[in-house]
Parts: sequence; C-alpha cells; structure tokens
Amino acid sequence: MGSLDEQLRGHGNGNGHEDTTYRFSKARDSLEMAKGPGKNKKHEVRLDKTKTFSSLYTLSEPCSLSWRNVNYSVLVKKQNKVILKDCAGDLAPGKMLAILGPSGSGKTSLLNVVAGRVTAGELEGEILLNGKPRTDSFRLLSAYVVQDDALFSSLTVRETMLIAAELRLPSGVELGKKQEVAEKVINELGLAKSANTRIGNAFVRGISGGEKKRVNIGVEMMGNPSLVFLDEPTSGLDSFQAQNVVQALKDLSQNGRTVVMTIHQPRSSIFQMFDTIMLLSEGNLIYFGGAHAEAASHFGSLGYKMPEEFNPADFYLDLISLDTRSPEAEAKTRDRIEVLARNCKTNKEPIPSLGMASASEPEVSKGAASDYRAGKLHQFRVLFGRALTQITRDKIPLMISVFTAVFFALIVGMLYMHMDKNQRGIQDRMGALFFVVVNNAFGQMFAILNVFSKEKLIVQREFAARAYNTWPYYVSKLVAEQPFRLIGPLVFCCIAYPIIGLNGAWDRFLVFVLIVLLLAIAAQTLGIFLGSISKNEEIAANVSPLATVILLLFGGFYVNKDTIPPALSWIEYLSHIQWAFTALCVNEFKGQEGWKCDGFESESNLCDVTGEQILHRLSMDGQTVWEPIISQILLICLLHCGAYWSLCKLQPKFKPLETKKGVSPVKAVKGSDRV
Ligand SMILES: Nc1ncnc2c1ncn2[C@@H]1O[C@H](COP(=O)(O)OP(=O)(O)OP(=O)(O)O)[C@@H](O)[C@H]1O
Repeated sequence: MGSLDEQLRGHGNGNGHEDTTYRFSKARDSLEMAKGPGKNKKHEVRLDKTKTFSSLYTLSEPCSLSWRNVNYSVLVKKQNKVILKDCAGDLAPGKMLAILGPSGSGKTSLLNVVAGRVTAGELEGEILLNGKPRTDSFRLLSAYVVQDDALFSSLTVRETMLIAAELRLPSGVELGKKQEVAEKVINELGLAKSANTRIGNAFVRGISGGEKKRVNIGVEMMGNPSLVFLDEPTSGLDSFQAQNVVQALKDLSQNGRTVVMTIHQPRSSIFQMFDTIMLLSEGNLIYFGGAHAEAASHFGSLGYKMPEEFNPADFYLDLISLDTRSPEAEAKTRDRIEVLARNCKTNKEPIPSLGMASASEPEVSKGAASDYRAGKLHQFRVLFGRALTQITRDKIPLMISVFTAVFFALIVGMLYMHMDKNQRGIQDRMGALFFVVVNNAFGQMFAILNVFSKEKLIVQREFAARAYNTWPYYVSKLVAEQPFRLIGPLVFCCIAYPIIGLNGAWDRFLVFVLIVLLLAIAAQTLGIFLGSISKNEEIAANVSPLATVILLLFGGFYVNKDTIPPALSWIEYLSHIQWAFTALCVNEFKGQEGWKCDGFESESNLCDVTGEQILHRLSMDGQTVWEPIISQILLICLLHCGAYWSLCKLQPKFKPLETKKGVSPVKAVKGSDRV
C-alpha cells in the first residue's frame, strides 16, 4: 500500500512528493497568470504542508473557474423573473472570492449557478473549469457547504468526521488512513478539544455554533475537493467565531483550493482576508475584482471615496442597497445602482487560460465510473453503524415513546376494564380495539415524522454530495432502527391487553401483539413517505394528520364496510387502520360464544350471540385473522416502495452542467424583470 498521498490521489504517478510539488506549482502558475506579470509576489500560494487544513493530502486538481454572460431566470406565476443579469468572473486556484450584496440580490443563486447546483429555471452563459466546459467530474472536484448545520446530534465530532471519511474517501484507502485523515481534519479545524463532545441538539447541549460550522466544513472537505463553495458560512455566528471559520477557509485557499462563498456583512478583519469580491445588487453585477485597493480605487473613480477607518464591506453594501423607506429615497438609490451597474468593473474579455486551459480533463475524472467513492456494501455498513449509534444514544425520543405507551395503556386499560359479555361489552371492546389502533397509528407516524424531518436535511445534503446511494441508507436505517421503534407498541400491548381484559387465550394475545406491531411499522413507513414527499417540515405536519384522518374514516369503525360507496371503497384497501382494526376484531370475537344480546330486551328475554354474528354485523365475517394480517404486510411492502421512491426523489436533480451559450446580455434594471 502506498502513502496516503498516493492513495488519495488515486491517479497519481506513484511519486507522492514530486507529484505534489508539480501540482502545487501548477496552482501557483495559474495564480500568477491570473494576476498578470509582475503581480505575483503578494498572494503566493502557501505550500506549508505541515500547518494547514489542506496538508492532509494532496490537492487532487488545482482548478480555475470562469464564467461569462451568466443570465439566470425562473418562472414565477407564468412571469419570467430575472435573477442574474450578465454576470462574469474568473477565479484562479489559491484565491478566495466573497460574493456580497443586499438580501435578495442573487448571491446564493450565483453560487448555485457556478457550483452546478441549479435545480430550476433557465440558465444561460459560459461556465468553464480550467478553461473547458464542466463535465460530470466537476461534482467530484467540488464541495458545497450549505448554510444550515445538518449533523446527527448524538454523534461526537470525531465520529462525524470518521463517518464522513469512510463515505467520502476512495474505497481503496485503509481504515487506519481514514482515521488519520479524520484526526488531522479535527486538529486543523481547531476541534481537538471538543472531538469527543456530541454535536448536540435542543435537549442535549453539544458543541458551539462556530464548531458546528467547522464540523460542517470538515465533513465536506473529506472528499479532498479542489473547489469549495459555501453559502453564508458565518451566518448565526458571533464575530469571533465567524473570524475563525473564515480563517480556516483562507487556509484552504492558500493551499491551492478555489474558495467561493456568499457572505452577509463581514466585519473588517474578515473582509481583509478576501482576495476577490463580487458585488451584486438586484441581480446586476456591480463589481468584480480585487477586494482592497482595486475596489477602493474603482468606487473612488466613480465619486464614491471610502472614508478612512471604515469597514469596506459596510461601505460597499450601503452603496448598492435599495432604500425603500420612501419613494424619493428609492428613486435615488435605484439611480445610483443603475449608474454603478453601467460602470461595472469586471472582466468581460474572453475567458483567459489562467494557466489551466492547456490542461487536459482533470485527472480525477479519468476513469471515474461512479460519482460514489465507497462501495454500496461499505456504505451500508457505515450507515448501519451510524443509525444504530444515533438511535441508541438519542434516548429522549425512545423514552417519550415508552412513557406515552405506558400512559395510554393505563388510560385505556382503566377506561375499559371490567367489560361484560353483553351488548355494551361488545361496543366497549370495539371502542377499545379502535382506540388501540388509532393511538398506535397516530403515535408512531408522528414520532417518526418528527425525527425524520430533521434527518432529511442531512440526507439531502449527503445525497447531493454523492456520499451514498439510496438503498444502503434506506435498508440500514430500517434494520438498525426498527427494533427500537417497536419497543413502545410492545410495552403498550403488554400493559393494555391484560388490564382491558381482552380474550384471555395466549395465542390470541400473541396475534394481538403481531397486529399492533405490523400497524406500527405501517404507520412509521407512512410517516417516512409523507416526510420525504413534503417540501418542508410545515407541509409534512399539515399533510400527515389529513392523510391519517382520511384513512381513519375508512378504518371500519365509523362507517360499516358495506355502506362505503363503491367509488371510494378502494381507499379502505390503503388504510393500515382498517386492516389492523379488522384483524383485531376477528382475533377478539371469532370462535367466541356466550355473548348476550340484552339490548332493549328485558332480563328474561336474553338471547345468545356468537362471535361470528358480531363479525357479520361489522361486515367482517367469513375471514380468518390471517387475511387482514397478510393484507397489512402487503400494504407495508407498498408503503416501503412509496417511501423508497420518495427518498429517491430527495436526490437533487441539478440542471446539466453544460449551459446555453451565445446570449445577448440583459440590459438595464427596468420594469417587471426587476428582482
Ligand atoms: N427558484 C426560485 N424561484 C423563485 N424565485 C427565486 C428562486 N431562486 C431565487 N429566487 C429569487 O431570486 C432572488 C435572489 O435570491 P437569492 O437567494 O439568490 O438571494 P440572496 O442574495 O442570496 O439573498 P439572501 O442574502 O437573503 O439569502 C430572490 O428574490 C429570490 O426570491
């Protein structure tokens, strides 16, 4: 086995040192060419491989990024909404670009466009990687750090990093080396002190917000990307934490990586770290170029001289923000923005080589058969371990589930205990059985929905990074979590059944447990299905009760099966509530005798009723308990297919990386196309 450098490079020449030097000098060359002759001393790519984050392993490919005539629009209520107008820029390896602008100016959209993460809308323009159109290898070369910290709360920092290393490093790398990489990332991001601290959540105090951001960045860096895109990496942090995060990003860029971020109101010490800035206002490019003297002289030449001792970021943002407090102020600021946009300082020349154009397709792409680095079985093993750790450590949901099971079992037990074998007893039994069904159907679905809506954010991010395929995730989650998720319903059965005084035979009790557990599985699967098809947590929280109430109506308790209109009767086949209730009724009444139909008759006029007659009244006669049980199992299979399909839908569908060319630039900031 070769050195870590060699293994991680994958396609290297076998000589780690020479190759490293070669690649970094390529990065430096391109940097120098981008700056032009005579300007190459100040921001030289730092090659100190012992101190910084990037010293972990060889940078796979130094990459330059260029974009021209980028226009992006979306359809909103059948109207074309222009979001980006004629944007252009170039970035060489070793540079850090900050995209700045007021809220809604198009920063995130531009980041998504250059990162190849656009999912909707019309995109035109030219975006080149190392002077060539981007191919699928672009996704392997780049990392995208989202704004939200989506991490598993029960894992420690070290475990999070190790799992990321396991999933995102090539499968040929030994475990020991992966651990080494994870440890180095922890150290280099200043996370050593909290390496064994859990990430934490609202219930359990974990690491700080700044540490979470750095863990997020570390996770995305595991794939050794050459390009790093970050959407507001400092949001929600105090200024000291924000400074630390940007310093870590500066270190990345100084080792040859190309770093692009959007940022809101950076403090001046953070602004000092940027090499290049891009200013956007209402989708218009206002400035692209050097962050310091160049920017100051550009705006100075337009009559906007920056006062001394002023935070440049504040100054530029004030200049390019629309003041909507009064019509006069709005007109004035709009005029100013139009003038600034017309005099925009940017490079609209044909895309320069940046020293990389002669490069052939990036090495990493050659022979890259799959977007995924780890094999599916390996993915399964790692994800199974993660799911198991998460569910066994996150005790609060488990405790809540057991506590509510005990609580409701006692309530229903006390409510229905001492039932007679008469008309009232029959009604009470049916009420008790239906409560058992409803309680478990709702409880299980909402419990999983609550957990899954948080997990979905992490899964979406990891899917987008091609960290793993859908089936290893789905199956490992199922196998690891299902036994724990059935503890609550099992406890419920063991307490409620004897207290209510349902059919005393052991075999009936065991079938009762089986029915309730199958119902719980069906409800949980429905929860995952609804959680993943819903766009966000709020929609899921509204749609789920609605769906359950409809399935409840067809559950066999409120409406007799025989009276359901034929056009709607198909719904009862999709109701897990109906199959569970039918099975429980058959399990309770079938083969039982000695029921008294005392109804409105006098004591002397009692008649005997059999279990079959009771089931006949419910339109449940003529079937064994196994028929609804098997139907429930088939419904569970169907729900799993639906849940799996909806999880596949979570895989983001990014627009092709090739963009349309030959666009005439969008003109002024006028009329309805104003963003
Ligand atoms: N898919 C979309 N559909 C409709 N409108 C969109 C879409 N994407 C972006 N927009 C709109 O484009 C504008 C720019 O959005 P974007 O998120 O890029 O701005 P931003 O500068 O990053 O804002 P903020 O700083 O508030 O995050 C906004 O008005 C936004 O509502």
